[in-house]
Amino acid sequence: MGILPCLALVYKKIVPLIISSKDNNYKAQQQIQQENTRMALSFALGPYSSSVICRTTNINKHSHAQDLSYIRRAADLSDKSAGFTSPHPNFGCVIATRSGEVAGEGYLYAQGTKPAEGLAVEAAGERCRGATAYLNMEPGDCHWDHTAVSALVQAGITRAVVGIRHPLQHLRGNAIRALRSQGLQVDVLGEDMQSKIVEEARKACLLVNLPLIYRAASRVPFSVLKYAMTLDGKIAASSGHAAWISSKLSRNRVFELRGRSDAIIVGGNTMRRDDPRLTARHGGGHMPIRIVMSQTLDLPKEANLWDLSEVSTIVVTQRGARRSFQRFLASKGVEVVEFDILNPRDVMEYFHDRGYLSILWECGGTLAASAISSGVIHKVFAFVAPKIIGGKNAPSPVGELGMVEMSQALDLIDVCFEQVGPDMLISGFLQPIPDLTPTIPSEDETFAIDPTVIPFESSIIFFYKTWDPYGAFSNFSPHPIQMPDEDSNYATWSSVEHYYQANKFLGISNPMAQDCIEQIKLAKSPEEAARMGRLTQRRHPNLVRSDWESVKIDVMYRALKCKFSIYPHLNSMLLSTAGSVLVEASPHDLFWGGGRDGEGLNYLGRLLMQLRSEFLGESPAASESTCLAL
Ligand SMILES: NC(=O)C1=CN([C@@H]2O[C@H](COP(=O)(O)OP(=O)(O)OC[C@H]3O[C@@H](n4cnc5c(N)ncnc54)[C@H](OP(=O)(O)O)[C@@H]3O)[C@@H](O)[C@H]2O)C=CC1
Ligand SMILES: Nc1c(N[C@@H]2O[C@H](COP(=O)(O)O)[C@@H](O)[C@H]2O)[nH]c(=O)[nH]c1=O
Repeated sequence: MGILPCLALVYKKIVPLIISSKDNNYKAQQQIQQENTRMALSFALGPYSSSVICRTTNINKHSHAQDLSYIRRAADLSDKSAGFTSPHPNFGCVIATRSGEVAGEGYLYAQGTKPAEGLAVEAAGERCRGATAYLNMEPGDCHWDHTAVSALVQAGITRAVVGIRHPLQHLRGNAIRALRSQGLQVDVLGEDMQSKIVEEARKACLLVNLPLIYRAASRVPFSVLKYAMTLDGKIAASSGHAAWISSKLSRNRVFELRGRSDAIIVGGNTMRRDDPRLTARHGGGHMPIRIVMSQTLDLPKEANLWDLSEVSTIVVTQRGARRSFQRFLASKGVEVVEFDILNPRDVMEYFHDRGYLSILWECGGTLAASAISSGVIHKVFAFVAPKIIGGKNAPSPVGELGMVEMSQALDLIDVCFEQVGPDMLISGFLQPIPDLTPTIPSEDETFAIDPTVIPFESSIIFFYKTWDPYGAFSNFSPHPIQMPDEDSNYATWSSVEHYYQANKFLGISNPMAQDCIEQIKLAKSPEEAARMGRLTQRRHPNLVRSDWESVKIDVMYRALKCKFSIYPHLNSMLLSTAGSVLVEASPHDLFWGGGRDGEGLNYLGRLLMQLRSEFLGESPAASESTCLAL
């Protein structure tokens, strides 16, 4: 998915408004405020534009604008529970009758409460019959109880418009498939409806669930670095005094940001210097946990953060640091977590595993630099106050990053400018919004290999180690095959891997190559065969046949074809996966495997799908079987 740079929109929409604020026109001021609030809520939604491509037949241009306005409405609704649903997504649902009237609405309030779809259906009652449901995001059927899907189906909804597919891979596509199988027409933005304005509405849906999307892709909580600085780039005076740089209005915005986060994090120094409270004080709402990162644990005994009457505090530190102080903290009820090496990535991975969805970093420049360097910061909110404090040693928002040339500077993506009282809030992403299209490479391509696979709709079966549920698909599985050699004499190979590795050295006249083939054939395990083959290839590249790169896929194909032809139970297992994408989940092998994040080419999975398709008679055989039954 391409990211629409909001900078252009910003210049078009915000700058003229800011200029108009210079005169005393009250209406213009109000307009600015309304526009800025809207911008704040929706971050970067652009104006509607014209050309529209609909892949579905019965959506016309007229209803299209209505579809998009209701999907945005569903996104806005879903955002009402930001902070409360964590770590679950924000879900909103709008039900509109055939004549285009809103019949019911709902949003998921918190984990375990009634789904948005259920609430909307209840509100709409009988008016659901033949109506369209607008969902900012595909429901996630975590417990396999189909609650959201059943609510829509039983109420008589006939069409659903979905903003984005579920960000979690194991849930992605399930509800859409279930709705379609129940006869509903499901239109997914960006797939069944495409245009610039569809992309903008889709982006609104992405934005309300950004924390989940980033968390799913990066395996750390969505992390936002927020700071307030003077116009001359200082976050405190040289003395360390920092209260206050930004205006009250800006600080109220910070309370809102805190209310959307699971935790606020500061470094030991900010705690020592500011004695912060780090609470969300915007009137009700969610209260985030406070986290202090301190290596030395040289922290004061009297501190606001040790007052747990409103919310708890966690101190993360270096293993073994100041045991007596740790005991003191424990006596106060403060949780202490020790790390072998205290660094932002390990800390973030730890909080990810504890289920945290989003974290607001309100630290000084020292920890901010360390967090940016470790790649855990996704977004930046910088409040710039029109003040100058000066001071050679006054701290700045980001410490040492080790960069020496301006060309190394990190460019923010999707930058937004917003005036908050006298201050300017500049926000932008340090990392692009992760793509929600399937992570397995080229699913369209997979469809070409195996027509039983439907792009976007297919479930994914991962296999890797032979003891895994589909481990027999691995070329390391202990299933001997008989394959012909150059003289058409059949030889037995203990596994596909044995045969594959030995083929690297086939046809080379050097006796070392012949010897290597024999050794691989005798290898006691597929792992040993792989080790021998790889080592010889690395140490003696001259022993590898010159055409290896161009024939290796065919070598593997023939070996797999033999394996899945001669073992009926393996053949049945392969055929039982029809319709699913097969992926070798190797995190290391980016050619045969799918890689850690779906970046691998997955050739082993592709060959298996190709074979499956051939066995099912869906595709012609790439080559005749040359193996012998054992
Ligand atoms: N205007 C604003 O928005 C803000 C201003 N400030 C101001 O900034 C100043 C403090 O800045 P700064 O000293 O940079 O404070 P930090 O919040 O960055 O704290 C730095 C401390 O974090 C701890 N730490 C733990 N792990 C790491 C790590 N891996 N890398 C780096 N630090 C780690 C250490 O604590 P320890 O020494 O305990 O081991 C370190 O000394 C104060 O004057 C404060 O008022 C602070 C926040 C926001
Ligand atoms: N000085 C400064 C900020 N500083 C941040 O706010 C923390 C204090 O929070 P609290 O004790 O809850 O009010 C402080 O430790 C630091 O992290 N924030 C801002 O929005 N604007 C400002 O000018």
